[in-house]
Amino acid sequence: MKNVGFIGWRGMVGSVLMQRMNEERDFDAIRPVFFSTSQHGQAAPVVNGQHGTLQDAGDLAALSALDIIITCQGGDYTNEIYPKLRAAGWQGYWIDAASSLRMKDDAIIILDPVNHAVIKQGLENGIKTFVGGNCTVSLMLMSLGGLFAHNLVDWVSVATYQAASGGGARHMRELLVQMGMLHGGVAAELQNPASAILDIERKVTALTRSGTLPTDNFGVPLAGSLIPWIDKQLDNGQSREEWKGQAETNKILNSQRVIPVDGLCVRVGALRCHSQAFTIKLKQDVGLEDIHQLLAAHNEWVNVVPNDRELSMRELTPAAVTGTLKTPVGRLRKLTMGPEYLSAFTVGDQLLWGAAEPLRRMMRLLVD
Ligand SMILES: NC(=O)C1=CN([C@@H]2O[C@H](COP(=O)(O)OP(=O)(O)OC[C@H]3O[C@@H](n4cnc5c(N)ncnc54)[C@H](OP(=O)(O)O)[C@@H]3O)[C@@H](O)[C@H]2O)C=CC1
Ligand SMILES: N[C@@H](CC(=O)OP(=O)(O)O)C(=O)O
Repeated sequence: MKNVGFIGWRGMVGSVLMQRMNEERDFDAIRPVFFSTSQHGQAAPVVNGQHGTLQDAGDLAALSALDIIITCQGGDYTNEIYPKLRAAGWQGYWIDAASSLRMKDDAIIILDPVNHAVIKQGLENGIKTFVGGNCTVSLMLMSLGGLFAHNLVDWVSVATYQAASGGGARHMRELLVQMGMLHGGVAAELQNPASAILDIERKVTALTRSGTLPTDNFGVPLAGSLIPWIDKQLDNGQSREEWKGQAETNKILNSQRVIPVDGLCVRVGALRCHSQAFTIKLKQDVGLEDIHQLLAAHNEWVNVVPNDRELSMRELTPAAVTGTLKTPVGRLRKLTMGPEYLSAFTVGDQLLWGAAEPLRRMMRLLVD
């Protein structure tokens, strides 16, 4: 059995990873060792009845003894520890949720339902570093994989609607506190059906602009609003999140010709599902029925929601998809620009396929 170290297991992404590994009985296949940057010496989580102690996540000797390291601790940890471990000659497999190593030549971005062949080839070539993709990119490819797999995509324009969880646990809390404060400010008026809605709205807007809502994490209020920028600003006017769209998609697919993917990334007040609206330029006019079939056949998690009002409202929303591995795609129709222009809308849980799920599946590829 392989010795597998876990760093970042108690964070938000790490907790989802632990939950999925328990559900799939992944711990039966490995000898887990748990690490912490702040709690070493304390009790490790009990797995299969085994009690252990948390190891020091900065202890290079302890890390070097592992066959596989899975980290959800974040980019700072990766940047500090990974180069030291490799420099010391560690030959194990590094599986990471952070973005730091994604674009390195000796790393593969993992999303096995989409790029299983690329991963297999990488393993045969001796690649030892595997990194989960950006959540919007992974979720797009899970939902639209059928079009890419059949080489039908000329280019993609996207507008995202990204959940608070993408920023981390504190961002989710901040959004919920903002929501609560806004509601609290007008709770009495809402009880009274006779109160004027524009008076209520004015109070809410005044509170939003008052500077009293907590904004340490998002920088500005998100509740009742949105933020049309995610991640750093690049010199070309893109946000770094927007830049990842094309860079990571093409790396995951190992494209021979770069498929342009660009658009606007927007933070909205959803909790943990990212949604995305696409305009897709197809390479040829493919009938909608064929498109439905290609999409649905690509993997077992995508499902095609017919372009119907009721079904879209019921099945194609964060409320419906959160906490599940489903990656539905709907609102499929040919746009008035011409028969090669397709619209699509996708939803997916960014903590599952967007973060934790590809990591545990990569580990299974290594230990099974
Ligand atoms: N949030 C997301 O959607 C995505 C995140 N990622 C990557 O994963 C990394 C981790 O993200 P995320 O899981 O959101 O980070 P968290 O902030 O939830 O957890 C990170 C670490 O914080 C420490 N920590 C301190 N206090 C607590 C506490 N009260 N509860 C839990 N952990 C605590 C833990 O480390 P310790 O035990 O060592 O103290 C934990 O591993 C990111 O930096 C990013 O690189 C990737 C894809 C998506
Ligand atoms: N940046 C994403 C979360 C994510 O996956 O980020 P990264 O590409 O750094 O792993 C968001 O905020 O919604």
